[in-house]
Amino acid sequence: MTDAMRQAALDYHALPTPGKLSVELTTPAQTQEDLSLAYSPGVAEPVREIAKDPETAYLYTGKGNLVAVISDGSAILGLGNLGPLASKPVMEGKSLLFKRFAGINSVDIEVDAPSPEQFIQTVANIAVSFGGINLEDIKAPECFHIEEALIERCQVPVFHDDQHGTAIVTVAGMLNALDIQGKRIEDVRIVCLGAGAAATACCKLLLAAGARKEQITMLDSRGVIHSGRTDINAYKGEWARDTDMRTLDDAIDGADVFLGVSGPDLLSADQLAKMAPRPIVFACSNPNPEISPELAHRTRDDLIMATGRSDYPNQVNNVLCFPFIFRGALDVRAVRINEAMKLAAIEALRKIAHLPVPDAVREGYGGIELAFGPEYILPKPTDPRLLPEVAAAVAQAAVDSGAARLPYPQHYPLAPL
Ligand SMILES: O=C([O-])CC(=O)C(=O)O
Ligand SMILES: [Mg+2]
Repeated sequence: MTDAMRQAALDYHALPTPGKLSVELTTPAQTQEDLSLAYSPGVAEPVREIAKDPETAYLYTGKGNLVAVISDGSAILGLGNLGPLASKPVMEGKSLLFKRFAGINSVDIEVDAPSPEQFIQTVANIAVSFGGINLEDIKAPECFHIEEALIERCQVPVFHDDQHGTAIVTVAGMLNALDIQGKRIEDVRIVCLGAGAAATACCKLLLAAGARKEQITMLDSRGVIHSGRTDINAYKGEWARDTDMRTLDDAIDGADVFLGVSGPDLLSADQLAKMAPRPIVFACSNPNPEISPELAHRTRDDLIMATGRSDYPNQVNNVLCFPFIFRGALDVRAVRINEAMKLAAIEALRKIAHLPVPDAVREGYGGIELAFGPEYILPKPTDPRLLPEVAAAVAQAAVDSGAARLPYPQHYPLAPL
Protein backbone atom coordinates (compact mmCIF):
# COMPACT_ATOMS: atom_id res chain seq x y z
CA MET A 1 0.00 0.00 0.00
CA THR A 2 1.33 3.44 -0.91
CA ASP A 3 1.86 6.10 1.76
CA ALA A 4 -0.95 8.13 0.22
CA MET A 5 -3.40 5.21 0.41
CA ARG A 6 -2.36 4.46 3.96
CA GLN A 7 -3.03 8.06 4.98
CA ALA A 8 -6.32 8.07 3.09
CA ALA A 9 -7.41 4.94 4.98
CA LEU A 10 -6.50 6.50 8.34
CA ASP A 11 -8.27 9.76 7.44
CA TYR A 12 -11.35 7.82 6.31
CA HIS A 13 -11.57 6.31 9.78
CA ALA A 14 -10.79 9.52 11.69
CA LEU A 15 -13.05 11.95 9.79
CA PRO A 16 -15.55 13.55 9.95
CA THR A 17 -15.96 11.85 13.33
CA PRO A 18 -13.97 8.91 14.68
CA GLY A 19 -15.19 5.55 13.38
CA LYS A 20 -17.72 4.61 10.72
CA LEU A 21 -21.08 4.34 12.51
CA SER A 22 -23.60 6.35 14.49
CA VAL A 23 -27.06 5.74 15.97
CA GLU A 24 -30.10 7.62 14.73
CA LEU A 25 -33.62 7.94 16.15
CA THR A 26 -36.65 6.56 14.35
CA THR A 27 -39.30 8.24 16.52
CA PRO A 28 -39.90 11.88 17.57
CA ALA A 29 -38.31 12.98 20.85
CA GLN A 30 -39.07 16.71 20.96
CA THR A 31 -41.98 17.32 23.31
CA GLN A 32 -42.93 16.31 26.81
CA GLU A 33 -45.51 13.98 25.30
CA ASP A 34 -42.92 12.36 23.01
CA LEU A 35 -40.70 11.72 26.00
CA SER A 36 -43.50 10.33 28.10
CA LEU A 37 -44.14 7.79 25.33
CA ALA A 38 -40.52 7.03 24.49
CA TYR A 39 -39.52 6.67 28.08
CA SER A 40 -41.20 6.80 31.48
CA PRO A 41 -44.09 6.17 31.85
CA GLY A 42 -45.02 5.00 28.30
CA VAL A 43 -42.14 2.57 27.91
CA ALA A 44 -43.64 0.37 30.63
CA GLU A 45 -46.39 -0.75 28.25
CA PRO A 46 -44.17 -2.57 25.72
CA VAL A 47 -42.18 -3.96 28.66
CA ARG A 48 -45.34 -5.60 30.01
CA GLU A 49 -46.28 -6.93 26.59
CA ILE A 50 -42.85 -8.45 25.95
CA ALA A 51 -42.77 -9.99 29.42
CA LYS A 52 -46.10 -11.69 28.59
CA ASP A 53 -45.13 -12.66 25.03
CA PRO A 54 -41.45 -12.48 23.99
CA GLU A 55 -42.43 -12.47 20.29
CA THR A 56 -43.75 -8.94 20.69
CA ALA A 57 -40.13 -7.79 21.09
CA TYR A 58 -40.09 -7.93 17.28
CA LEU A 59 -43.00 -5.49 17.22
CA TYR A 60 -41.95 -3.03 19.91
CA THR A 61 -38.13 -2.97 19.65
CA GLY A 62 -35.48 -2.95 16.95
CA LYS A 63 -34.43 -6.54 17.72
CA GLY A 64 -35.73 -7.98 14.44
CA ASN A 65 -33.53 -5.76 12.26
CA LEU A 66 -30.45 -5.75 14.48
CA VAL A 67 -27.38 -7.94 14.00
CA ALA A 68 -24.37 -7.99 16.32
CA VAL A 69 -20.96 -8.38 14.71
CA ILE A 70 -18.90 -10.07 17.40
CA SER A 71 -15.20 -10.85 17.52
CA ASP A 72 -12.44 -11.67 19.98
CA GLY A 73 -9.86 -10.32 17.53
CA SER A 74 -8.01 -13.62 17.39
CA ALA A 75 -7.81 -13.84 13.57
CA ILE A 76 -8.26 -10.35 12.16
CA LEU A 77 -8.43 -10.62 8.36
CA GLY A 78 -5.07 -12.13 7.37
CA LEU A 79 -3.34 -10.06 10.06
CA GLY A 80 -3.53 -12.56 12.89
CA ASN A 81 -4.29 -12.44 16.59
CA LEU A 82 -4.11 -8.73 17.39
CA GLY A 83 -6.75 -8.69 20.09
CA PRO A 84 -10.30 -7.39 20.43
CA LEU A 85 -9.65 -3.64 20.38
CA ALA A 86 -7.59 -3.78 17.17
CA SER A 87 -10.43 -5.70 15.52
CA LYS A 88 -12.89 -2.85 16.06
CA PRO A 89 -12.32 -1.12 12.69
CA VAL A 90 -13.09 -4.39 10.90
CA MET A 91 -16.20 -5.04 12.99
CA GLU A 92 -17.43 -1.47 12.45
CA GLY A 93 -16.72 -2.10 8.78
CA LYS A 94 -18.89 -5.22 8.73
CA SER A 95 -21.66 -3.23 10.43
CA LEU A 96 -21.28 -0.57 7.75
CA LEU A 97 -21.70 -3.25 5.08
CA PHE A 98 -24.81 -4.70 6.76
CA LYS A 99 -26.44 -1.28 6.67
CA ARG A 100 -25.20 -0.18 3.25
CA PHE A 101 -26.07 -3.35 1.38
CA ALA A 102 -29.04 -4.79 3.27
CA GLY A 103 -30.51 -2.02 5.42
CA ILE A 104 -29.74 -4.02 8.57
CA ASN A 105 -28.86 -2.14 11.75
CA SER A 106 -25.72 -3.56 13.19
CA VAL A 107 -23.45 -2.96 16.16
CA ASP A 108 -19.92 -4.20 16.65
CA ILE A 109 -19.01 -5.96 19.89
CA GLU A 110 -15.42 -6.80 20.72
CA VAL A 111 -15.04 -9.32 23.52
CA ASP A 112 -11.94 -9.53 25.66
CA ALA A 113 -12.39 -13.14 26.69
CA PRO A 114 -9.65 -15.14 28.39
CA SER A 115 -11.01 -18.45 27.04
CA PRO A 116 -13.39 -19.74 24.36
CA GLU A 117 -15.81 -20.77 27.13
CA GLN A 118 -15.92 -17.22 28.47
CA PHE A 119 -16.43 -15.87 24.96
CA ILE A 120 -19.33 -18.28 24.46
CA GLN A 121 -20.79 -17.32 27.82
CA THR A 122 -20.57 -13.60 27.05
CA VAL A 123 -22.22 -13.92 23.64
CA ALA A 124 -24.91 -16.28 24.91
CA ASN A 125 -25.71 -13.83 27.72
CA ILE A 126 -26.36 -10.91 25.35
CA ALA A 127 -27.84 -12.77 22.36
CA VAL A 128 -31.40 -11.94 23.36
CA SER A 129 -30.81 -8.31 22.32
CA PHE A 130 -30.35 -9.16 18.67
CA GLY A 131 -32.15 -10.67 15.70
CA GLY A 132 -28.97 -12.43 14.64
CA ILE A 133 -25.30 -12.85 15.49
CA ASN A 134 -22.49 -12.61 12.99
CA LEU A 135 -19.27 -14.05 14.41
CA GLU A 136 -16.18 -12.58 12.77
CA ASP A 137 -12.44 -13.10 12.69
CA ILE A 138 -12.15 -15.79 15.36
CA LYS A 139 -9.28 -18.20 14.91
CA ALA A 140 -9.47 -21.91 14.16
CA PRO A 141 -9.91 -24.39 15.67
CA GLU A 142 -11.64 -22.49 18.51
CA CYS A 143 -14.12 -20.92 16.04
CA PHE A 144 -15.69 -24.31 15.27
CA HIS A 145 -16.60 -25.13 18.84
CA ILE A 146 -17.60 -21.52 19.56
CA GLU A 147 -20.04 -21.46 16.66
CA GLU A 148 -21.46 -24.90 17.44
CA ALA A 149 -22.00 -24.00 21.09
CA LEU A 150 -23.64 -20.67 20.28
CA ILE A 151 -25.95 -22.17 17.66
CA GLU A 152 -27.04 -24.60 20.35
CA ARG A 153 -27.53 -21.96 23.02
CA CYS A 154 -28.96 -18.97 21.16
CA GLN A 155 -32.54 -18.57 19.97
CA VAL A 156 -31.45 -16.46 16.97
CA PRO A 157 -29.31 -17.33 13.92
CA VAL A 158 -25.57 -17.48 14.61
CA PHE A 159 -23.29 -17.40 11.56
CA HIS A 160 -19.51 -17.43 11.46
CA ASP A 161 -18.96 -15.28 8.42
CA ASP A 162 -15.35 -16.29 7.77
CA GLN A 163 -16.46 -19.90 7.50
CA HIS A 164 -19.82 -19.81 5.80
CA GLY A 165 -19.90 -16.42 4.10
CA THR A 166 -16.55 -17.12 2.50
CA ALA A 167 -17.57 -20.68 1.61
CA ILE A 168 -20.82 -19.64 -0.05
CA VAL A 169 -19.09 -17.08 -2.26
CA THR A 170 -16.22 -19.47 -3.03
CA VAL A 171 -18.51 -22.31 -4.06
CA ALA A 172 -20.71 -20.02 -6.18
CA GLY A 173 -17.65 -18.74 -8.03
CA MET A 174 -16.19 -22.24 -8.28
CA LEU A 175 -19.31 -23.76 -9.82
CA ASN A 176 -19.49 -20.97 -12.39
CA ALA A 177 -15.78 -21.37 -13.16
CA LEU A 178 -16.19 -25.14 -13.57
CA ASP A 179 -19.03 -24.55 -16.04
CA ILE A 180 -16.85 -22.24 -18.10
CA GLN A 181 -13.96 -24.74 -18.03
CA GLY A 182 -16.33 -27.54 -19.07
CA LYS A 183 -15.74 -29.60 -15.91
CA ARG A 184 -18.14 -31.23 -13.45
CA ILE A 185 -17.65 -30.82 -9.71
CA GLU A 186 -18.12 -34.56 -9.23
CA ASP A 187 -15.05 -35.25 -11.38
CA VAL A 188 -12.49 -32.67 -10.37
CA ARG A 189 -9.42 -33.09 -8.19
CA ILE A 190 -9.24 -30.27 -5.66
CA VAL A 191 -6.21 -29.11 -3.70
CA CYS A 192 -6.96 -26.90 -0.72
CA LEU A 193 -3.94 -25.10 0.68
CA GLY A 194 -4.90 -24.02 4.19
CA ALA A 195 -6.80 -25.83 6.92
CA GLY A 196 -8.29 -22.99 8.94
CA ALA A 197 -11.84 -21.73 9.30
CA ALA A 198 -12.38 -20.70 5.68
CA ALA A 199 -10.64 -23.76 4.20
CA THR A 200 -12.68 -26.23 6.23
CA ALA A 201 -15.98 -24.51 5.53
CA CYS A 202 -15.22 -24.18 1.80
CA CYS A 203 -14.38 -27.87 1.49
CA LYS A 204 -17.50 -28.90 3.42
CA LEU A 205 -19.69 -26.80 1.18
CA LEU A 206 -17.92 -28.09 -1.94
CA LEU A 207 -18.94 -31.57 -0.76
CA ALA A 208 -22.54 -30.43 -0.31
CA ALA A 209 -22.38 -29.04 -3.87
CA GLY A 210 -21.28 -32.41 -5.26
CA ALA A 211 -17.49 -32.67 -4.87
CA ARG A 212 -16.16 -36.07 -3.79
CA LYS A 213 -14.20 -36.25 -0.57
CA GLU A 214 -11.61 -38.65 -1.94
CA GLN A 215 -10.83 -36.04 -4.60
CA ILE A 216 -10.02 -33.30 -2.06
CA THR A 217 -6.49 -32.97 -0.71
CA MET A 218 -6.09 -30.49 2.13
CA LEU A 219 -2.73 -29.16 3.27
CA ASP A 220 -1.76 -27.25 6.39
CA SER A 221 1.59 -25.56 7.04
CA ARG A 222 3.18 -29.00 7.58
CA GLY A 223 1.99 -30.49 4.28
CA VAL A 224 -0.69 -32.91 3.13
CA ILE A 225 -3.21 -33.91 5.79
CA HIS A 226 -2.99 -37.70 5.55
CA SER A 227 -4.06 -40.62 7.71
CA GLY A 228 -0.54 -41.11 9.09
CA ARG A 229 -0.44 -37.66 10.70
CA THR A 230 -0.47 -37.67 14.50
CA ASP A 231 -0.07 -33.91 14.91
CA ILE A 232 -3.55 -32.78 13.85
CA ASN A 233 -6.74 -31.95 15.73
CA ALA A 234 -10.07 -33.68 15.12
CA TYR A 235 -11.28 -30.93 12.77
CA LYS A 236 -8.32 -31.44 10.45
CA GLY A 237 -8.52 -35.19 10.97
CA GLU A 238 -11.84 -35.19 9.12
CA TRP A 239 -9.90 -34.36 5.95
CA ALA A 240 -7.08 -36.90 6.37
CA ARG A 241 -6.61 -38.98 3.21
CA ASP A 242 -5.02 -42.34 2.84
CA THR A 243 -2.35 -41.21 0.39
CA ASP A 244 1.37 -41.15 -0.30
CA MET A 245 1.26 -37.48 -1.22
CA ARG A 246 3.12 -35.33 1.27
CA THR A 247 3.74 -31.91 -0.26
CA LEU A 248 1.98 -29.32 -2.39
CA ASP A 249 4.29 -30.36 -5.19
CA ASP A 250 2.90 -33.93 -4.98
CA ALA A 251 -0.73 -32.85 -4.64
CA ILE A 252 -0.83 -30.20 -7.37
CA ASP A 253 0.30 -32.61 -10.12
CA GLY A 254 -2.72 -33.01 -12.41
CA ALA A 255 -5.13 -31.20 -10.04
CA ASP A 256 -8.05 -29.34 -11.61
CA VAL A 257 -8.67 -26.87 -8.80
CA PHE A 258 -6.37 -25.00 -6.44
CA LEU A 259 -8.06 -23.30 -3.53
CA GLY A 260 -5.68 -21.13 -1.52
CA VAL A 261 -6.76 -19.85 1.88
CA SER A 262 -3.30 -19.77 3.38
CA GLY A 263 -0.64 -17.14 2.72
CA PRO A 264 1.21 -15.15 0.07
CA ASP A 265 3.24 -16.67 -2.77
CA LEU A 266 2.91 -20.31 -1.75
CA LEU A 267 1.99 -21.60 -5.23
CA SER A 268 4.89 -21.43 -7.68
CA ALA A 269 4.73 -21.04 -11.46
CA ASP A 270 6.17 -24.57 -11.80
CA GLN A 271 3.41 -25.96 -9.62
CA LEU A 272 0.73 -24.13 -11.58
CA ALA A 273 2.26 -25.49 -14.79
CA LYS A 274 1.75 -29.04 -13.48
CA MET A 275 -2.02 -28.66 -13.00
CA ALA A 276 -4.50 -30.33 -15.38
CA PRO A 277 -5.64 -28.55 -18.56
CA ARG A 278 -8.09 -25.65 -17.97
CA PRO A 279 -7.33 -25.31 -14.26
CA ILE A 280 -9.09 -23.10 -11.72
CA VAL A 281 -6.98 -21.15 -9.23
CA PHE A 282 -8.66 -19.38 -6.33
CA ALA A 283 -5.78 -17.65 -4.55
CA CYS A 284 -7.73 -16.02 -1.74
CA SER A 285 -5.05 -15.12 0.82
CA ASN A 286 -5.42 -11.43 1.76
CA PRO A 287 -3.96 -9.03 0.93
CA ASN A 288 -1.37 -11.03 -1.05
CA PRO A 289 -2.56 -14.12 -2.95
CA GLU A 290 -0.87 -17.53 -3.08
CA ILE A 291 0.23 -16.65 -6.62
CA SER A 292 -0.01 -13.23 -8.23
CA PRO A 293 -2.51 -13.01 -11.09
CA GLU A 294 0.26 -11.58 -13.31
CA LEU A 295 2.50 -14.59 -12.78
CA ALA A 296 -0.39 -17.03 -13.08
CA HIS A 297 -1.56 -15.59 -16.40
CA ARG A 298 2.01 -15.48 -17.70
CA THR A 299 2.38 -19.14 -16.79
CA ARG A 300 -0.82 -20.40 -18.41
CA ASP A 301 -3.44 -19.01 -20.73
CA ASP A 302 -6.09 -21.65 -20.03
CA LEU A 303 -6.80 -20.88 -16.38
CA ILE A 304 -9.56 -19.12 -14.49
CA MET A 305 -8.19 -17.11 -11.61
CA ALA A 306 -9.88 -15.52 -8.61
CA THR A 307 -8.42 -13.66 -5.63
CA GLY A 308 -9.69 -11.98 -2.48
CA ARG A 309 -8.80 -8.57 -3.86
CA SER A 310 -11.04 -5.92 -5.33
CA ASP A 311 -8.38 -4.65 -7.76
CA TYR A 312 -8.35 -7.84 -9.87
CA PRO A 313 -11.19 -9.62 -11.67
CA ASN A 314 -13.16 -12.30 -9.79
CA GLN A 315 -13.01 -11.08 -6.21
CA VAL A 316 -14.10 -13.74 -3.73
CA ASN A 317 -15.23 -11.85 -0.63
CA ASN A 318 -17.88 -12.67 1.94
CA VAL A 319 -19.55 -9.26 1.49
CA LEU A 320 -21.36 -10.90 -1.44
CA CYS A 321 -23.10 -13.10 1.10
CA PHE A 322 -23.46 -12.04 4.74
CA PRO A 323 -25.66 -8.92 4.36
CA PHE A 324 -28.13 -10.74 2.14
CA ILE A 325 -28.25 -14.09 3.90
CA PHE A 326 -29.06 -12.26 7.16
CA ARG A 327 -31.66 -10.11 5.34
CA GLY A 328 -33.49 -13.24 4.20
CA ALA A 329 -33.07 -14.99 7.56
CA LEU A 330 -34.32 -12.00 9.58
CA ASP A 331 -37.31 -11.39 7.33
CA VAL A 332 -38.70 -14.89 7.91
CA ARG A 333 -37.42 -14.92 11.51
CA ALA A 334 -35.38 -18.04 10.80
CA VAL A 335 -34.19 -19.94 13.87
CA ARG A 336 -30.92 -20.85 12.19
CA ILE A 337 -29.04 -20.53 8.89
CA ASN A 338 -29.06 -24.06 7.54
CA GLU A 339 -27.48 -25.87 4.60
CA ALA A 340 -30.53 -25.35 2.36
CA MET A 341 -30.31 -21.58 2.90
CA LYS A 342 -26.59 -21.60 2.09
CA LEU A 343 -27.14 -23.60 -1.11
CA ALA A 344 -29.94 -21.22 -2.11
CA ALA A 345 -27.58 -18.26 -1.64
CA ILE A 346 -25.02 -20.02 -3.85
CA GLU A 347 -27.54 -20.54 -6.64
CA ALA A 348 -28.74 -16.93 -6.45
CA LEU A 349 -25.16 -15.62 -6.68
CA ARG A 350 -24.43 -17.90 -9.61
CA LYS A 351 -27.54 -16.77 -11.43
CA ILE A 352 -26.83 -13.05 -11.05
CA ALA A 353 -23.38 -13.54 -12.59
CA HIS A 354 -25.06 -14.77 -15.78
CA LEU A 355 -27.25 -11.67 -16.20
CA PRO A 356 -26.23 -8.52 -18.10
CA VAL A 357 -24.48 -6.11 -15.74
CA PRO A 358 -26.23 -2.76 -15.03
CA ASP A 359 -24.39 0.30 -16.37
CA ALA A 360 -24.12 1.81 -12.89
CA VAL A 361 -22.13 -1.22 -11.71
CA ARG A 362 -19.85 -1.14 -14.76
CA GLU A 363 -19.20 2.56 -14.29
CA GLY A 364 -18.14 1.92 -10.69
CA TYR A 365 -15.52 -0.48 -12.07
CA GLY A 366 -13.92 1.92 -14.51
CA GLY A 367 -16.42 1.24 -17.28
CA ILE A 368 -14.82 -2.10 -18.22
CA GLU A 369 -16.87 -4.74 -20.01
CA LEU A 370 -18.36 -7.18 -17.49
CA ALA A 371 -20.02 -10.28 -18.90
CA PHE A 372 -20.16 -13.87 -17.69
CA GLY A 373 -16.85 -15.50 -18.56
CA PRO A 374 -13.37 -16.27 -17.20
CA GLU A 375 -12.92 -12.72 -15.90
CA TYR A 376 -16.42 -12.39 -14.44
CA ILE A 377 -17.64 -15.44 -12.52
CA LEU A 378 -19.29 -13.58 -9.60
CA PRO A 379 -21.38 -10.42 -9.32
CA LYS A 380 -19.74 -7.26 -8.01
CA PRO A 381 -20.61 -6.22 -4.42
CA THR A 382 -22.32 -3.05 -5.70
CA ASP A 383 -24.76 -5.02 -7.88
CA PRO A 384 -28.24 -3.83 -6.83
CA ARG A 385 -29.74 -7.24 -7.62
CA LEU A 386 -27.87 -8.98 -4.79
CA LEU A 387 -30.29 -7.76 -2.12
CA PRO A 388 -33.59 -8.78 -3.76
CA GLU A 389 -32.30 -11.99 -5.34
CA VAL A 390 -30.19 -13.48 -2.57
CA ALA A 391 -32.55 -12.47 0.25
CA ALA A 392 -35.53 -13.95 -1.62
CA ALA A 393 -33.72 -17.23 -2.32
CA VAL A 394 -32.61 -17.53 1.31
CA ALA A 395 -36.06 -16.67 2.71
CA GLN A 396 -37.74 -19.20 0.42
CA ALA A 397 -35.25 -21.90 1.40
CA ALA A 398 -35.80 -21.11 5.09
CA VAL A 399 -39.56 -21.49 4.62
CA ASP A 400 -39.22 -24.72 2.59
CA SER A 401 -36.74 -26.30 5.01
CA GLY A 402 -38.74 -25.49 8.12
CA ALA A 403 -36.25 -23.00 9.60
CA ALA A 404 -38.61 -20.02 9.22
CA ARG A 405 -41.00 -18.88 11.91
CA LEU A 406 -42.79 -16.48 9.53
CA PRO A 407 -44.19 -17.13 6.05
CA TYR A 408 -42.42 -15.91 2.91
CA PRO A 409 -42.54 -12.08 3.18
CA GLN A 410 -45.35 -10.33 1.33
CA HIS A 411 -43.16 -7.30 0.71
CA TYR A 412 -40.64 -9.38 -1.30
CA PRO A 413 -38.88 -9.01 -3.70
CA LEU A 414 -37.16 -6.11 -1.97
CA ALA A 415 -36.40 -2.92 -3.86
CA PRO A 416 -32.67 -2.35 -4.36
CA LEU A 417 -31.23 0.09 -1.79
O1 LIG B 1 -13.17 -8.65 5.69
C1 LIG B 1 -12.95 -9.19 4.57
O2 LIG B 1 -12.69 -8.55 3.54
C2 LIG B 1 -13.07 -10.67 4.45
C3 LIG B 1 -13.01 -11.30 5.77
O3 LIG B 1 -14.01 -11.53 6.43
C4 LIG B 1 -11.68 -11.61 6.32
O4 LIG B 1 -10.67 -11.49 5.61
O5 LIG B 1 -11.64 -11.99 7.51
MG1 LIG C 1 -13.49 -11.93 8.51
